[in-house]
Amino acid sequence: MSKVRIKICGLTRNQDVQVAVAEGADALGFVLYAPSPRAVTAEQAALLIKDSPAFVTTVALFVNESAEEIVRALTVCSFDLLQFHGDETPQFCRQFNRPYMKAIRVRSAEDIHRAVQQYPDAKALLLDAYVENLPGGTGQAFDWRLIPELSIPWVLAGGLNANNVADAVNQVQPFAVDVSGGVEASKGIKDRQKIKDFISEVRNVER
Ligand SMILES: O=C(O)c1ccccc1NCC(=O)[C@H](O)[C@H](O)COP(=O)(O)O
Repeated sequence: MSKVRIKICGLTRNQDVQVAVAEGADALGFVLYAPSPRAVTAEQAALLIKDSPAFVTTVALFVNESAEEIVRALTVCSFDLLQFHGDETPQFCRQFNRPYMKAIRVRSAEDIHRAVQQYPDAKALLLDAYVENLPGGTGQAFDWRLIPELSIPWVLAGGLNANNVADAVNQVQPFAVDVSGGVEASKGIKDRQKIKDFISEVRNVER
């Protein structure tokens, strides 16, 4: 099995960034969506990733944000990858000349097929749970059996934790996994041991 990439999302503290990097996370996610309890500003994210090493991808996450604010955020913090969690069109997503992921809140296999057609230039689709009125970070898993064979890279998200991620990787072989709530002590406050356990579970599956 090829290496499954790991994204730790919703980082708000420097100590948690350091743990994620030290444990081998491949990507660090920062929620630039003010209503989220994990929200950080671009200025805060810039400080959090100032010392992160090369070859660890930094991801800025938006929900129906204005293009002007995204451009401003990118002048403040040069994120490697954008992640759109709202109703953003492909035209909107690609205007920033940055690689992007489009998050899809899955209710059916058709949701996924439609997104594959609609976002052909996305670096990956991030398949997440659908929860009414919550764009992401729900802590809820969706029915992984809905996921069809996909020809493009895709990220599994939604309710993952150290207890279920090995099953998830074995069942659906995602390109990457994404976790927020499953490695937290409380919203936005990551738990060192949960991060270690989560990453260890993924790495053990690959052996
Ligand atoms: O994490 C949030 O608070 C959040 C808020 C609004 C939109 C997206 C959000 N998170 C995006 C992510 O990539 C999460 O890691 C993903 O939804 C999985 O979250 P969880 O189910 O808590 O692992």
